[in-house]
Amino acid sequence: MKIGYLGPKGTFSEEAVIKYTQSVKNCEVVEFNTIPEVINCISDGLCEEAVIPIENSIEGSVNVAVDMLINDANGIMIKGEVIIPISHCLISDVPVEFKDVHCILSHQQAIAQCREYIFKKFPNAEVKATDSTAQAVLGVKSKPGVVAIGPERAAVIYGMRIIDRDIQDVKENYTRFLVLSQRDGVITGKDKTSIVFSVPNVPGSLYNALGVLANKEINMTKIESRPSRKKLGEYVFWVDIEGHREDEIVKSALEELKSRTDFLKVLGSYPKFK
Ligand SMILES: O=C(O)C(=O)C[C@]1(C(=O)O)C=C[C@@H](O)C=C1
Repeated sequence: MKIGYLGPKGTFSEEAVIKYTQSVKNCEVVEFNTIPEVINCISDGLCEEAVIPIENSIEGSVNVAVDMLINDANGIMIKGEVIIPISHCLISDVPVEFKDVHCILSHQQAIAQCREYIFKKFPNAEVKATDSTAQAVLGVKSKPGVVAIGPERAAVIYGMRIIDRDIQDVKENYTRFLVLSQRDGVITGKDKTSIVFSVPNVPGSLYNALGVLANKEINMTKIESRPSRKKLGEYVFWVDIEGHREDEIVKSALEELKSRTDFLKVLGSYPKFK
């Protein structure tokens, strides 16, 4: 089985894929250059599964992943989740003093997680976004004064120097990744279900929809709104709940929700990460 992830080697996504595949037999991992390419690798027939970052404890959602799952990725379901700690390093090819750093490269999520650090230490440096943190580390090769923000593992793999460590704005930093496939997970008894829906633009409609969960005592573990992309001020809600979509109580809640929403999509049920 082939599993797609955001490469090249050394990304945090690779760390997540390594963690996930500890429990998967006979698999081969396949690198892609961008998060959309990773998400599309299943419908493009290149991989059976894919691992993508979805949210971070400092910066919040990885919007490109959230929006593609809401709007584009039909036929793709969530079958698992993986959470890993994220520690960012400042990485350079050659020894460099902070005052000589004029350009910082990294993935935009990593840049956002180190925003205060960058502002404090390098107020005048140019900050450039790359497709991944490992791509940023490759980009500093033979470039004095250009540094990358990324994982220690990437610095080791590509033989670069670590100039500073643990530079994220909040030390305790975690990113949650989703495992995508054509099918979601089977019932394990400790599951979650992700759904997205929109409600009519009338008073009380979100309250009404969430009331279904409250009445059935179904615990909600996440709610997030994203622009509907149709009209300013219109939103789609992403909600994670406890339970599997095949559990009787969740099944009946989803049925009822259908009648209280304009649009409802079940993204999948999967075991909670332990
Ligand atoms: O660039 C990487 O190393 C990634 O795996 C992407 C990504 C992300 O998009 O959230 C993954 C984890 C960290 O939060 C920072 C970057």
